[in-house]
Amino acid sequence: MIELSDVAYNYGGAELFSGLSLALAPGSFQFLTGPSGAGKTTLLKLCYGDLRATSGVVSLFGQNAAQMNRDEIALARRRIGVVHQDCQFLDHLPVAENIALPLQVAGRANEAEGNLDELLAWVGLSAQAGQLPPELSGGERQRAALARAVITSPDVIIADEPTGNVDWEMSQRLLTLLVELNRMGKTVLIASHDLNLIRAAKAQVSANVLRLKGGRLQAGVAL
Ligand SMILES: Nc1ncnc2c1ncn2[C@@H]1O[C@H](COP(=O)(O)OP(=O)(O)OP(=O)(O)O)[C@@H](O)[C@H]1O
Repeated sequence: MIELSDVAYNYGGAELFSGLSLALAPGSFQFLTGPSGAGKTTLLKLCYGDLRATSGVVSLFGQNAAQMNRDEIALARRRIGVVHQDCQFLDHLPVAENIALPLQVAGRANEAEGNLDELLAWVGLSAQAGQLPPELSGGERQRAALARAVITSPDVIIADEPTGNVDWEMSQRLLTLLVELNRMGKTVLIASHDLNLIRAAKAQVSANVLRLKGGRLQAGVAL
């Protein structure tokens, strides 16, 4: 679905990583781990077409991202649900409207009615639907961000530290939601520092662990 082949990236200075290859096969569940600053967020951004590789090929659903125009990238992006590290809500809009926003952007606002109630219940936020994002707890924000990422029923879920700043119980709950999505056939890639969470996931799902360190990506990491 998404493939990186011999990819390098730099922000204008020294190379952050190079010779990096990665395939997100349909239905796979993968974790990306590695030290702070190694480039995990950058790698995720390459996977969802937010950044262009300095060299190498990024392929989004069979198309070379470097040869795609803005509209084509936007269309590919609609097949990817992203949970950002900092959630990125519009603070003046109620939680339910924030979650429904991707449907509006995709011109599918008419699908919101049934979907939204179901999704709010799934993430346990039915009672918070009318609240503003700043009124939510950390765990509630993370669950709202996950609901927003999946409302369009994307093929791929990419989550950047989706359990950052929440306690163990809440991170388990978020993990369960991500595992459920994978069981529904979604391809999942999660960047996480939390090795206990990754171990817990491996007990529930066949997950590959990637480690990005010193500009190199190692696959099949044993914990
Ligand atoms: N827009 C940018 N411009 C310049 N440098 C950047 C930019 N974004 C990130 N960097 C640098 O690139 C490196 C990798 O950042 P990135 O956020 O990808 O790492 P990370 O592994 O996700 O870190 P963390 O685990 O702390 O979130 C860091 O040194 C960071 O300062």
